[in-house]
Amino acid sequence: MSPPAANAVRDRLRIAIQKSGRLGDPSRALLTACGLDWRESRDRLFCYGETLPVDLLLVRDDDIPGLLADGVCDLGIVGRNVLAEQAAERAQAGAPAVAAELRALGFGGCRLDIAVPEDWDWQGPEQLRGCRIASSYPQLLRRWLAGEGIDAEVVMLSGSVEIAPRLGQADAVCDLVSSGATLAANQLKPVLTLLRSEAVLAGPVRPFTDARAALMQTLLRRMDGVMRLRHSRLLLFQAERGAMARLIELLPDAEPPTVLQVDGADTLALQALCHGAMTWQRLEDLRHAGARGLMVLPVERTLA
Ligand SMILES: Nc1ncnc2c1ncn2[C@@H]1O[C@H](COP(=O)(O)OP(=O)(O)OP(=O)(O)O)[C@@H](O)[C@H]1O
Ligand SMILES: O=P(O)(O)OC[C@H]1O[C@H](OP(=O)(O)OP(=O)(O)O)[C@H](O)[C@@H]1O
Ligand SMILES: [Mg+2]
Repeated sequence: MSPPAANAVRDRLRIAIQKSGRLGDPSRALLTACGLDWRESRDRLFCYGETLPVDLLLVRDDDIPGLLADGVCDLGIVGRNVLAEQAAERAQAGAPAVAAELRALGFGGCRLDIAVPEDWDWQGPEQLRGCRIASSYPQLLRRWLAGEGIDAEVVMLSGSVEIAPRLGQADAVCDLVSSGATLAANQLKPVLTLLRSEAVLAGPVRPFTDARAALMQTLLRRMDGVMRLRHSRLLLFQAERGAMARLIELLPDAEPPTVLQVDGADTLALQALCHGAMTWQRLEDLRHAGARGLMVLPVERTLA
């Protein structure tokens, strides 16, 4: 691995992803679906790209915006919450933005919420005036408070934020929520959402001018193809000619289907790419309307 160099001209692309944790596996799965694979290094912190000159850096998620800022990596997969917090920190310090959200990736969904003790009679943000609010996202919280014109104290905690009210360290919290189980376990209730987050592909604000430009376009094109088909399935079935129009009505999420004649005149076979969830209920509805030999096939990739 060559030494880090901001603004260096490079002919390989470097992508940082979370080494472990919530985003590690889905990030790797997405890149694998885009046709990338790597020769693992022994410590597995740097993986050398084999099929394309695209290398992986495996890091703590909080380090990804800084690695992008320093030019150590070119792209990163990170929660919008982390990207936005560090962007707010740079803005606060008067530093220019260095990383932009290029794509939302559809996994790692969560919210950055303000939560208060369950026994509070919540009337609105004004109630937070003069309160102590514990958070791992001090910049996003301060920016929101300033926007609302609320003077409150921000208590920075790097983890286990939800316990702060019970320990007397804070009156309310501002933390990530997905199922809500952690809030409930700590007798807290969510009252406001500051940010809706998911994993995003972060990259440079200005386009590359070297070989990385074409590599990034290739990767983005493949990623768009993978994401477009993420919930898509190929549906196959046969039906009598007279039932086909009604069956097609049941597929509003399908691309224009291919319909072929199977034998003689009356049996037709349909093949359609459907973009909505192909649930058991939908299959049963199709069967009820005359479809036979129903098959649902995964779709791996597409190239427009
Ligand atoms: N319930 C959740 N709690 C926290 N983060 C979530 C949740 N659901 C999704 N996420 C997303 O997953 C990201 C990574 O969360 P994780 O808990 O793995 O981070 P971490 O403990 O900071 O990991 P690391 O060791 O890499 O620093 C979060 O920044 C957020 O974008
Ligand atoms: O709404 P829920 O599904 O309960 O998830 C939310 C919790 O998950 C995260 O914590 P994590 O488990 O990563 O531990 P942490 O305290 O180390 O951040 C987050 O900080 C919340 O505490
Ligand atoms: Mg982290």
